[in-house]
Amino acid sequence: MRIDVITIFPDYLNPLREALLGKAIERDRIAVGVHDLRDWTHDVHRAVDDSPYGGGPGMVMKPQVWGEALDAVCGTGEEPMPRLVVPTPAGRPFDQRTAIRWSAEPWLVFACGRYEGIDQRVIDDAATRMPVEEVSIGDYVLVGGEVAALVMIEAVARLLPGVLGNPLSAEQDSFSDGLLEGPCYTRPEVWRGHAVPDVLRSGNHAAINRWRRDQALARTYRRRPDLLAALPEGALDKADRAQ
Ligand SMILES: N#Cc1c(-c2ccc3ccn(Cc4ccc(CN5CCCCC5)cc4)c3c2)n[nH]c1N
Repeated sequence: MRIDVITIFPDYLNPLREALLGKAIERDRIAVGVHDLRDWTHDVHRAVDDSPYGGGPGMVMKPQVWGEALDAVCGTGEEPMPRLVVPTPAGRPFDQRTAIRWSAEPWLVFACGRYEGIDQRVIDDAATRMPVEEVSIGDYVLVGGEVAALVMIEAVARLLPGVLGNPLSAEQDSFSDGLLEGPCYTRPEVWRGHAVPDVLRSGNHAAINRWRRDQALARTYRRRPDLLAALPEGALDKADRAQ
């Protein structure tokens, strides 16, 4: 997979070069390009924003600069074109299903806005040449799209072959079966008077799996009842329903 990020703060994306993701890039599992939007300005002030039509707070990012940047990074219509991802508080919710869907894409480009956002015509124009998704990582307000891009890139990249040390981990994620995962434990057996649940040391794998499923159901019921309600028909077996 190739991932490009366009931003006025390229250094914000430095964490991509760390740890597992950094190793995946070194091993060419993922190709990452980070581009400074100001490289496509032509004035001495390298201006990327202007006042909003219709008034309102803050500034809006100029369409001309973004248009040239997207043409340069994405191309102008010849195949292959990337999927353009635009983080925005007004976007569709980003979730694990989206991460899984995007992990099958050969090329993603993230357009990271600042100020009050990017002139809408940039997104509308790009959508005439490539698939565009305006997405939000949650119902809270950030200052720009870079942190959201980092979140989404990590969620997608960890699903790619050869990125995670243990591929099973991604398959057993929270949400992979529609539930939150239960608690996890490691040595020592007792720590500050808190003991590891006996079942986890029993060696009885059927009992362990049942206990973990029960813990996941209970935690999901307490913290995210919406996920339980969204489970497909038949997702809960008789033992689950006895919980
Ligand atoms: N993903 C994601 C995000 C973002 C996100 C993503 C990308 C950008 C680019 C710029 N900002 C800042 C900003 C902040 C507030 C507002 C809303 N307006 C405020 C003034 C009155 C009208 C409405 C717009 C733009 C961004 C924020 N925030 N939260 C998420 N989950």
